[in-house]
Amino acid sequence: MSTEVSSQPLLSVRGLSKAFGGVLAVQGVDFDLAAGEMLALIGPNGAGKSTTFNLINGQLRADAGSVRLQGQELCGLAPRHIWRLGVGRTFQIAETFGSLTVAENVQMALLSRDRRLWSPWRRATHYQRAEALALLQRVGLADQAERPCAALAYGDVKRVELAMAVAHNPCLLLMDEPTAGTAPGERHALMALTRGLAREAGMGVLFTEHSMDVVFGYADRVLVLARGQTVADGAPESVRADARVQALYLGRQAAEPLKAEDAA
Ligand SMILES: Nc1ncnc2c1ncn2[C@@H]1O[C@H](COP(=O)(O)OP(=O)(O)OP(=O)(O)O)[C@@H](O)[C@H]1O
Repeated sequence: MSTEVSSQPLLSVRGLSKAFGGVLAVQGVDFDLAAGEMLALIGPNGAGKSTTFNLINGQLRADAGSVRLQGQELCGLAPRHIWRLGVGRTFQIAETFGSLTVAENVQMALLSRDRRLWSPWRRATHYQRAEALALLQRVGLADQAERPCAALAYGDVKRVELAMAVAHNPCLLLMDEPTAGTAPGERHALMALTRGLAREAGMGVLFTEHSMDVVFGYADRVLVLARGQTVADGAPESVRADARVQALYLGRQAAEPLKAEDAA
């Protein structure tokens, strides 16, 4: 079943702030994210993107502000609790078990979802195999199920990571530079796949990305941070044309358009 981008916010971030000593890493950031929406969080190095992610998933505690998921406050909750509430994450360098097969990796994620990681089911080989294979089918890896993860091309490892991340059916997925280290063809296939999963499941996706062709090709909305503050938040075309964003990226004049291939 396909779900379009909803008009109701799935995630509402208000006044989010975090300082490290004298460094104001995130300062009063506000944004909403709808179910099924792909929101790119971009900005130069040190803009506060990772800090924002870590505040949302509970790895860091906010100094001020609020992060509400479907109305529930996440600030102050432990990362595991936030994960249980439906916030998944993928990493810049994919985190998979290289010595396990592709299917076993997904089965490990299913064990974790079902709180059985430390039970006799710990040997993943036979656990919820049909469900694991269905997830692999969805990410286009059914024919690789029995291969060790370490033998896969990196773009396929990223697909395994995606299958693992959606195994617990998150309503919000945080993706830290999802296409880092992948070839251009793989990059587009991976983002098209992610967008399909987001639309089908009504899953909101917040992703950081340095590749502007990915940002402008796949984001429904773009949020630009600089020095911890919001510079722009809107549809890709309006953000691309925004004079402050132009100035931030390479110091261009507003009349000179930001090109898809520009890197952050
Ligand atoms: N644990 C920390 N201790 C001290 N300062 C930190 C810490 N984490 C981040 N900072 C600082 O906070 C600011 C924002 O950093 P952050 O990593 O969130 O930026 P970013 O946009 O993710 O950058 P990049 O694109 O380089 O990953 C930077 O000035 C950074 O040096």
